[in-house]
Amino acid sequence: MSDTDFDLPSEDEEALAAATADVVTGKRSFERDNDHTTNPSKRSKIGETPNTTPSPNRILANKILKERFGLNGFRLEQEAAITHLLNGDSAVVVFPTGGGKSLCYQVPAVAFRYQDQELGRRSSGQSGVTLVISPLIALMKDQVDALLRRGINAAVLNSSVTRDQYLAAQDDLRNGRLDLIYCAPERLNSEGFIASLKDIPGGIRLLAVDEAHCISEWGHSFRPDYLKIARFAKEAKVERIVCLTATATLKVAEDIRNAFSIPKNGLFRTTMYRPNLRLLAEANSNDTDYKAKLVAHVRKYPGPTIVYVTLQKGAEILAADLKSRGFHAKPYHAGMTPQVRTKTQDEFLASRDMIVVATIAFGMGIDKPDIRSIVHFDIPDSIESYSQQIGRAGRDGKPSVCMFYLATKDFYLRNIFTYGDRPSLCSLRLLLKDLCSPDRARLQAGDTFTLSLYTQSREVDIKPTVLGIIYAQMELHFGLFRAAGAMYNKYKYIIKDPNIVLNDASPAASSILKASVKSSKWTHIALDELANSSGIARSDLVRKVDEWNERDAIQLEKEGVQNIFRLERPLPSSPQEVEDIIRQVDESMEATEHQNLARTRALLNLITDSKCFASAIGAYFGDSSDSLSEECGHCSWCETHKKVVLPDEPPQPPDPTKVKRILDKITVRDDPRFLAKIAFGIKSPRITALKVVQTGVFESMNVCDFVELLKVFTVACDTDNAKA
Ligand SMILES: Nc1ncnc2c1ncn2[C@@H]1O[C@H](COP(=O)(O)OP(=O)(O)OP(=O)(O)O)[C@@H](O)[C@H]1O
Repeated sequence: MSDTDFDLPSEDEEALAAATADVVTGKRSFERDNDHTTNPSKRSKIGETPNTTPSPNRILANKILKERFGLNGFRLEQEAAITHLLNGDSAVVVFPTGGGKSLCYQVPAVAFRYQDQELGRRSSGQSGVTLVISPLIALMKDQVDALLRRGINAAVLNSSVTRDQYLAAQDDLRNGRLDLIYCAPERLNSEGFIASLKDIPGGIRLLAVDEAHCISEWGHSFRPDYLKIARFAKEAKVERIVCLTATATLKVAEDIRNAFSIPKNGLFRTTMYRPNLRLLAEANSNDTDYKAKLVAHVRKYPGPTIVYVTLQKGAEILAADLKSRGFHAKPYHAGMTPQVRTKTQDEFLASRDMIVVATIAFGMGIDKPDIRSIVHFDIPDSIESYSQQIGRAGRDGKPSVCMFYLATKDFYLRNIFTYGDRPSLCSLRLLLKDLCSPDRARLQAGDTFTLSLYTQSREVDIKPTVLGIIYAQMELHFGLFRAAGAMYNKYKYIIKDPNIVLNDASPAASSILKASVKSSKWTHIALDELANSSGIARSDLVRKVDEWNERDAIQLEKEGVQNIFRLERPLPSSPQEVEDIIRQVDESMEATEHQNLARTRALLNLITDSKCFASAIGAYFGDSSDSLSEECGHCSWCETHKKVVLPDEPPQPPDPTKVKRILDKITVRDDPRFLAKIAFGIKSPRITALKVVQTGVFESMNVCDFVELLKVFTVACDTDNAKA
């Protein structure tokens, strides 16, 4: 999954920090430490009435559900989880897609004020806040808008809001006016943001971690920033935590519990089984006309449909094809502009016949009740992804069909992603050499350094997402440094109102104007250098250009995100220590690679086994409910009692002529994995930089086994290097 699938922002933390400097350094108006020892909700547990009489917290939860959310009753485990949280305990909530996880933190978020009033323990404005961490920016905004419509005070703190909205939210937060705030996990990389959370009157009553499976290295979409959430929860002394996910095996749920020290009785899970979903699968040979099959399928099962494909280009081609055949079809993927994506999503939400051909970027958080069909045109990466995606069908409880087309070629495609993620040893060495360069080696604990992960990714040939994981390892596993924020290092502007800009007599303004370099259209300003040479704080310079921009006196553009890190200890200098880090990182990358290959294999095994699909999925997630003990009666296995058989189309052995062509065209001999990636068709920053795709050898051996290719190119490199 790419970063863009999650709509990740990049922001100038320094600009925000400058704008909110007074917030961060402001007085604490509430003695939160005292509050922790006298947690009122904890105490209310003592007064609870056992057995049949509903506890005060249960009554409160139901009252809020009706009065503030306009709903009549809780679903399944919602009430138990919410009461548990209101009792002051932490919880892990595993409900399937659309199971109603959001209410599990929204109801408590509203309830704290009521609880405080009833117990009379906290004065008004001291009820604290619920902090929701979610990777889905678009979803956060939708949720906040819905809460505001219900008169519940909530705000988003991310790049989707304007600077003014951000400042207003900070002000509301500081003055205890908000019940909920939403942010992305990356925000916890900002020292300024974390500092601002320390000043919330009443503190963080509840920390809600959405998509919590991302915290587990066993989860299907591990995100290193999630590991920092547990550390943050401890340091910020949050009162209680709720971790929410739709897909957690028993092992992943245990990982989540362990990360946040949540006891076993804090786990609330409901069955994954969806009786209205018909799960079909069909395996065919590689040369089958899948388009014809898809067309027949969507004709047979009309209604809102999502067709999942792996590649962005594939989504475009298939959507165009369906459109040309008269279907109301559109593509959706992370490579499209946010405006086009929003338009397509809105159109789909309102439509009764639309087909969206999408990569995984589509569907997360979509709350459309009447999706009638989900088609997997390519193979998803895991049982988790498959269940999450089919879970989007039939939320209204009406019969819906999920069709899974399987072909051997899909595995090559899937493996491209898995093999492509693992950096070569050569790349890891380059990374450590760059990171521990002599100028940084002089730095001491507490010092900061900046670098652009984007630039480094290209220089060391490691994908940005993977580089992010390695940096998190350096931070959490090796304790080398902490991410401290991000900032832009290049600013450029066009003066729109010379009166304001040229007559600004402030020291920051005159320094900026003096140091500005004009090119044909833009005027450029190197803020870091100016801060060093002028002695004016960088934050003052940032504040000045932002001020001009807000007064519409200039048109401003910022570029070149730099990541800031604060050292926990000096960077390693001995070759032994550096080599040790490289070895450990490589081992963990190898383990991830094997795990991801096994995950896809597990999905294939599940679909081609002689078992009911629904029961097998339930068993995979450790679902022990009675409804799964028998056959579901409406999956391919239950309907036919015949196995789905994938035709045996083994990979071809590497062709020596093609190997020679690659070695003739590409002179690189320091990295066999790089050559194997070229043969297999895996793009990487170095492959793009060397324009390999244009040489005609890229992807020339995509029907081979990657491991076999790696062996062949390792021998070739060793032989050539021995000769040299
Ligand atoms: N107790 C309830 N009564 C009626 N409707 C409910 C109840 N709980 C949740 N819902 C509705 O169900 C829908 C899905 O809820 P929600 O978005 O919280 O699901 P979710 O578990 O977060 O799903 P996803 O995994 O897709 O994010 C929403 O429209 C919500 O309003």
